[in-house]
Amino acid sequence: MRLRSALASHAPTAQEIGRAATLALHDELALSPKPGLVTPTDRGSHDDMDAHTFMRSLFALRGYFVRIAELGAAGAPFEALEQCGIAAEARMLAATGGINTHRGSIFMLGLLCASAGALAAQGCRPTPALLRQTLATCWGDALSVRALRPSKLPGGMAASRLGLRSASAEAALGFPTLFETAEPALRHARRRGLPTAQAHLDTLFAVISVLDDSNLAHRGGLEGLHFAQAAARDFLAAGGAAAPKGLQTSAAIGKEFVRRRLSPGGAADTLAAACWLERMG
Ligand SMILES: CC(C)(COP(=O)(O)OP(=O)(O)OC[C@H]1O[C@@H](n2cnc3c(N)ncnc32)[C@H](O)[C@@H]1O)[C@@H](O)C(=O)NCCC(=O)NCCS
Ligand SMILES: Nc1ncnc2c1ncn2[C@@H]1O[C@H](COP(=O)(O)OP(=O)(O)OP(=O)(O)O)[C@@H](O)[C@H]1O
Repeated sequence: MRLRSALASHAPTAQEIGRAATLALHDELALSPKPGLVTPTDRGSHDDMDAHTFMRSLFALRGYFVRIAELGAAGAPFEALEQCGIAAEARMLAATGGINTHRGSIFMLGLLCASAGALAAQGCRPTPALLRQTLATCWGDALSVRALRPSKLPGGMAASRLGLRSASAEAALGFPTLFETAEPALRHARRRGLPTAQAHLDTLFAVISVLDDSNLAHRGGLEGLHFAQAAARDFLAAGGAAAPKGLQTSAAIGKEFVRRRLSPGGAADTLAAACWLERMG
C-alpha cells in the first residue's frame, strides 16, 4: 500500500511530462462543439486546416515536449528552450504544409514542460503553484526581455497595435489566465461533477471571457475580441454547459463566430495547458 502511494506521487520523468502534453493537446482537439475552433468533425472558422492537420502536427511534436522537459531538468538557459521551440515550429510547419496548428502551444506548453522538468530534477511534483514559481525563477527575466521584442506574426502585431497583452507578455507575467482562471475553472467544474466535455467547454468559455486573445484580435479587431468576451460571459452567466440549453447556446455562439471568422486560438492553447496541469496533478 505504502509502495503504491509512493509510486503514485513520484516526480514525473521527462517522458511522462511530454506524453501528458501530447494527450492534453488531444483533449483540446477532441472537445466538440467549440466556437470557431477545429474539432474532430468541423473546421470552425478555418479553411486551411482540419483535425487531420492537427493530428499530423501532434505526431511531429511528440518528441519536442519530452526534449524541452529534459532541457528544463538540466537547468538550460532560455536561449536553449527558444532554439528547441523554433526547431519544433519548423517540424510543425513541415508536417502541416506550412499551416500554424500549434504555434501557441509550442511556446506555452513548452515552457510549462520545461518548468515541470526543472521541478522533477529536484524530486518535486509539478503543482500549479510550484510551476508558476519555477517559471518565474528560472526564466522570468528572459521572458520579460522577450516580451519587449516586436512581433512579426499577425497576432503579435495586432496585440501591439491595439494595446493588448500579447502571448509573450502573458508568459512574462507567469500565465495569469492559466493559473488564475483556467485551472480554477476546470477544478471547480470537476468538483461539481460535470462530465469532461462540459467541464472543458466551461473552462474554454471562462478563458475566452478574460483573455486578450491575439487570434481573435487579428481576425476581428477589438470589436471581434469584445464580442467574443461578452458572448462567453453571457454563456457562463446563463449557467454554462450544464444549463438546460447550454449546448444549444454554445452551438449558436459557434455559428456566429464562424460567420465573423473568429477563432479563439489562444484560449484553446490555455485550455490545453489546463488539461495538462490536471494530467500532471
Ligand atoms: C512567442 C510566440 C508565441 C510569438 O508570439 P506573438 O505574440 O509574436 O504572436 P501571436 O500573438 O500570433 O501568438 C502566437 C500564438 O499564441 C496564442 N495566443 C494568442 N494570444 C494569446 C494570449 N493572450 N495568451 C496566450 N496565448 C495566446 C495563439 O495560439 C497564437 O497563435 C512564439 O511564436 C515564438 O516566438 N516562438 C518561437 C520560440 C518558441 O516557441 N519557444 C518555445 C519555448 S520558450
Ligand atoms: N482546435 C484549434 N483550432 C484552431 N486553432 C487552435 C486550436 N487549438 C489551438 N489553436 C491555436 O490557434 C492558432 C492558429 O490560429 P490562426 O490560424 O488564426 O493563426 P495565424 O496562423 O496566426 O493566422 P491566420 O491563419 O488567420 O492568418 C495556433 O497557434 C494554435 O496554437
